[in-house]
Amino acid sequence: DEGKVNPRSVLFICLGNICRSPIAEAVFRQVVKEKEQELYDKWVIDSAATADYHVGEPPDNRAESCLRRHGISSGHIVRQVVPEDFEKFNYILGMDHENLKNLKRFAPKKTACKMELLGQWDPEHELIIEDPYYGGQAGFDTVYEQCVRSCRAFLEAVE
Ligand SMILES: N#Cc1ccccc1-c1cc(NCCCN2CCCCC2)c2ccccc2n1
Repeated sequence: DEGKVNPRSVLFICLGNICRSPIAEAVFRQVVKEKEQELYDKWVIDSAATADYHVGEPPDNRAESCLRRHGISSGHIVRQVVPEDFEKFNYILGMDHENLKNLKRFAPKKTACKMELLGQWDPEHELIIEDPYYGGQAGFDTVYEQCVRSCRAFLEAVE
């Protein structure tokens, strides 16, 4: 029934949905697929922006090239968070505290959705996944490594 949220559903968010959250989404898809194909078919995985700066565009080319270097393609098109997301996703995972603050502006008064930092699952305890927008390729590689560590630990924790 439409009242229950699929426990295997996660929305990754960041400011523009062109750098961090598309990488997190693509990495998590890969992590779930690597674990088990049937499991992948049960998961609902997506990413979105808190801001509307780049709606309708593909991810930043630095994010795309980072993923490609690891054999992963994104295929995502930027969209902004909508109130329905809070009924659809069991988890909405942000990259920094500003993401979570901005996320809450879209949230209905009552929701069971868990709004948390993706980095809370990082075994190396790098809690914040910093915005690499004004930096170079190295910043994107750091985002990628943090996402791999955190997505692996998140899947183990919720499966
Ligand atoms: N804002 C900030 C900020 C602060 C610190 C570090 C990075 C950023 C930063 C800046 C961006 N676009 C430039 C400003 C956009 N304009 C702001 C005023 C309204 C019209 C649009 C980003 C775009 C996509 C993804 C991440 C971004 N991150």
